Amino acid sequence: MKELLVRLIEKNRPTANKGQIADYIPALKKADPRDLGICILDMSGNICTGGDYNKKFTMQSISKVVALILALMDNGESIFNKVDMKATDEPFNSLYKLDLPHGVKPANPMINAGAIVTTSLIKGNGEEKFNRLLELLKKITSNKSLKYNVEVFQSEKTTADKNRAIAYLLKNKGLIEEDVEEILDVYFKQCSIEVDCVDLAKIGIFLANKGRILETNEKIVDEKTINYALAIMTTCGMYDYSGEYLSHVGIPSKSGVSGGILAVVPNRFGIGVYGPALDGHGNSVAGMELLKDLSNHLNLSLFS
Ligand SMILES: NC(=O)CC[C@H](N)C(=O)O
Repeated sequence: MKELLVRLIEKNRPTANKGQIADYIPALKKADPRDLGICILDMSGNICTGGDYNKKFTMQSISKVVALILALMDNGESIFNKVDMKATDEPFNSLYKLDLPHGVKPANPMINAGAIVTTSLIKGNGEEKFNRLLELLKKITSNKSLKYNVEVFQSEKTTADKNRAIAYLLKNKGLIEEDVEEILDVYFKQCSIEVDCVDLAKIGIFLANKGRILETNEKIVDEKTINYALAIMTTCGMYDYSGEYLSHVGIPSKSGVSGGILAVVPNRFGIGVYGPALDGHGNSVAGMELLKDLSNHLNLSLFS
């Protein structure tokens, strides 16, 4: 496995040339576009890593999976009164449909509008919401030192006109009830939580293991909630590229604009990938190619 990972990383590293680092959040520009790393965890706790697997990056949209899980744990299925679970052909930061006359709720919790809603539905005030999300993540990853990157948080907070517009529209439509700036702060902080590929693989194996911590066998999230998370990752996790990605790679996944991809092979593997050069949809170019090769080699697709 190790040899396979090394070979696939070196094969796919040059594909980063086809992509670009996200620069709409200025602090993300510092990433090295040639970085490519992977970590795979299996259900027996075996770990295999390759390339730049220990480079740190911020979770960005990958945090939306954790916010969804927490919102479901706190409120159950009633969250779907405020956010749908439909695939979308619009970019992750689209807002215009929110202002259509007939009260359209955000398409799904994996795009920005939907994630701002799920974040608002986490119980507690702003500080409590964020702390609960971070604590859940620390437990899932068994990484007590997880924290958010203050520079990335500030950088997004001061440049987030589009997300701010989305959030005020949501408030205007009654889809979020609390103070908009407070919710946005939680959202930017969750996006700024710093992880590496190992942390992502741990989240992956937790989902693959239906909400149980692998080491302790402790069940912390019920199966129904995990099923929702995996289903919505499958249909919406790569934004408006989810259909193509599912055809090529075939497993529930979630990307973020800093270049991370969380991928799950139910009952088998948790996978974390990092490659910061992105395609036009905001997905890691080399990361997706690497996962495609890996899926072909190991028969990972749900349809294989
Ligand atoms: N696609 C993403 O990763 C988006 C997350 C980013 N923080 C944003 O809201 O724009």
